[in-house]
Amino acid sequence: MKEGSVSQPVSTNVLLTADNLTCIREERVLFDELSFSVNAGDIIQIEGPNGAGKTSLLRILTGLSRPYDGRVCFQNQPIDQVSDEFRQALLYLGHKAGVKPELTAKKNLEVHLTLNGYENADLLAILSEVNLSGFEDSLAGHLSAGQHRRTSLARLWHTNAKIWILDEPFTAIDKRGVEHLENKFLKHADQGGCVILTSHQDLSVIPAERLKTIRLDAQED
Ligand SMILES: Nc1ncnc2c1ncn2[C@@H]1O[C@H](COP(=O)(O)OP(=O)(O)OP(=O)(O)O)[C@@H](O)[C@H]1O
Repeated sequence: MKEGSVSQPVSTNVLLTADNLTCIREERVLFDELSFSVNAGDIIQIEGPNGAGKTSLLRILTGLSRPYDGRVCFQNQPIDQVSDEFRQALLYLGHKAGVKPELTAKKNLEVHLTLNGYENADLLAILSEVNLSGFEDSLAGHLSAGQHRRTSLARLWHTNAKIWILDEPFTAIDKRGVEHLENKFLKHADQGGCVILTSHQDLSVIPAERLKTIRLDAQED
């Protein structure tokens, strides 16, 4: 270090930073100069009415969409400069569950895990975590809406990703399933991960003091 220079404290806790994000769709400003940080241990719920821009925000945070203005950083580096590290740290489940209807529940999980470099996973044990025991060999296209969603959510039980970005994870999930998921989120956050999710429902397991909320407003005509 040069004499006289001062080392900057680097917070290793910051996983993701939204820095002055502006998003415009069809000439509507969905959000403007939105900034927030996501730390290890955070559980963040993005709230807002239909069309407010929640999915748009999540897609920008993942790097799938670009903001009109502003940037997203992973551990203080712009995500496009650390894309390999960021991809490894990220698990994104979009609101269209990303499940292939022509494959079985087990095959869907296996394909996802293989593509993400996970080997020798106990597929049956993972599927049992999401209450799909007995449905492992059913075609995903023949599963109920909740079981279909569970096939996608099973990925949360076998991942090293620290940053979970989940669009409407509770859609079609029954009450006990939602509670199981909330406990999973708490455990993940307690182990140094973070969860950013959208949901139209109030959460019942995650204590209010553990939940941070980002509210997007309705768009006016
Ligand atoms: N790629 C796109 N091109 C044009 N308009 C878009 C695009 N993506 C989203 N929009 C528009 O942006 C607005 C916000 O959409 P978004 O899906 O982000 O809302 P949301 O808050 O997630 O809504 P919901 O609660 O209904 O899921 C909508 O009016 C939508 O039509």
